[in-house]
Amino acid sequence: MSRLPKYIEADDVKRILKMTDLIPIIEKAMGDFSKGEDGGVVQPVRSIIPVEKHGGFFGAMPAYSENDAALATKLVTFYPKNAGTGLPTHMAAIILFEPSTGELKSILDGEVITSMRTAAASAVATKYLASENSKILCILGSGEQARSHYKSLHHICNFEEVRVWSPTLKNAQAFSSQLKSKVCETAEEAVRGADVIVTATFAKQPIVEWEWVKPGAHINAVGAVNIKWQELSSELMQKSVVHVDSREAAMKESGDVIISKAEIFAEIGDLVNGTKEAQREKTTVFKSLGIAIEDAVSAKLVYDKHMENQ
Ligand SMILES: NC(=O)c1ccc[n+]([C@@H]2O[C@H](COP(=O)([O-])OP(=O)(O)OC[C@H]3O[C@@H](n4cnc5c(N)ncnc54)[C@H](O)[C@@H]3O)[C@@H](O)[C@H]2O)c1
Ligand SMILES: O=C(O)[C@@H]1CCCCN1
Repeated sequence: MSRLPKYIEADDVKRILKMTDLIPIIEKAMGDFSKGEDGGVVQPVRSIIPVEKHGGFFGAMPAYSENDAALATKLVTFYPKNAGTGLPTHMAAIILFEPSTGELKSILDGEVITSMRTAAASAVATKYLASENSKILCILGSGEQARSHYKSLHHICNFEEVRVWSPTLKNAQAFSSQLKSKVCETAEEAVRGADVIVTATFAKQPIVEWEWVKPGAHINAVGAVNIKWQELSSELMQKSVVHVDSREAAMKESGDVIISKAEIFAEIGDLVNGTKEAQREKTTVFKSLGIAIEDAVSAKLVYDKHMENQ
């Protein structure tokens, strides 16, 4: 290759990427993904390898969307033990190719995209599954995903109250001083009566119980990306209508699904495509794991907008 690829750094991604643009493209990508080959998407379940000696994980996430002309792979590390050290717990780069020629187009920072596209996917799930009159948002966790979910979900519902809980009180207080919300001392206090609940933590054991959850509430469960970890109790998973981003990935990666043996009702893309009906009135869970197609279409969007301004 004769030219160096363009590098798009985090500040530029942050400046270019707007939630209002992202939510619809993630919705379309989730729909295309769930159509399988008919949706023009090729995406294997990602490879995750443990870096056991250092308590970390490394993931490779390739995907191709014919409809969006997006061919990319995300390389991501997640190191829960980085919490509090000044280093992020998730770090990533996205490598974008030109599908018609195979040419390397760009390398993009992947942290901002990971943060925003995950929250955008939850926004799509919430759009289909939360009750129309949702007023109370509960966020468990106060890190990167908690913050991006606060922002994305305000595009879907007119919340009158936001509650935040985190195992370290001062982290919840810092969140609340930046994003208008009420700090709760326990997860139970935050969850009871909430219409929409987000779990965005590194919990390995359940932090939400069925009996705390208001009937008809919608839960976006974003953490516990490991077959041995759970954020939601098995009872909660079994009694809720469970949705995932990818059935195949959930059966391979999600402790919440595998340990509880809960039935998966649908992928969010099935709701987008209208092949499954959204049951808004029931208690619903979106067990999000993150799928590579979300990164590929987000990276393509950022790249195209960046090049328009060159
Ligand atoms: N589904 C997806 O697409 C996707 C994408 C990115 C991250 N994630 C996952 O979302 C979760 C949050 O990621 P993040 O980027 O916000 O991380 P972060 O490090 O910024 O925040 C993690 C939060 O978890 C809390 N926490 C840590 N241990 C806990 C425990 N035992 N019980 C309860 N809370 C605990 C911390 O206090 C902090 O508030 C992680 O599990 C991460 O792997 C999912
Ligand atoms: O989809 C993602 O990008 C992340 C990678 C780390 C684990 C959780 N999911």
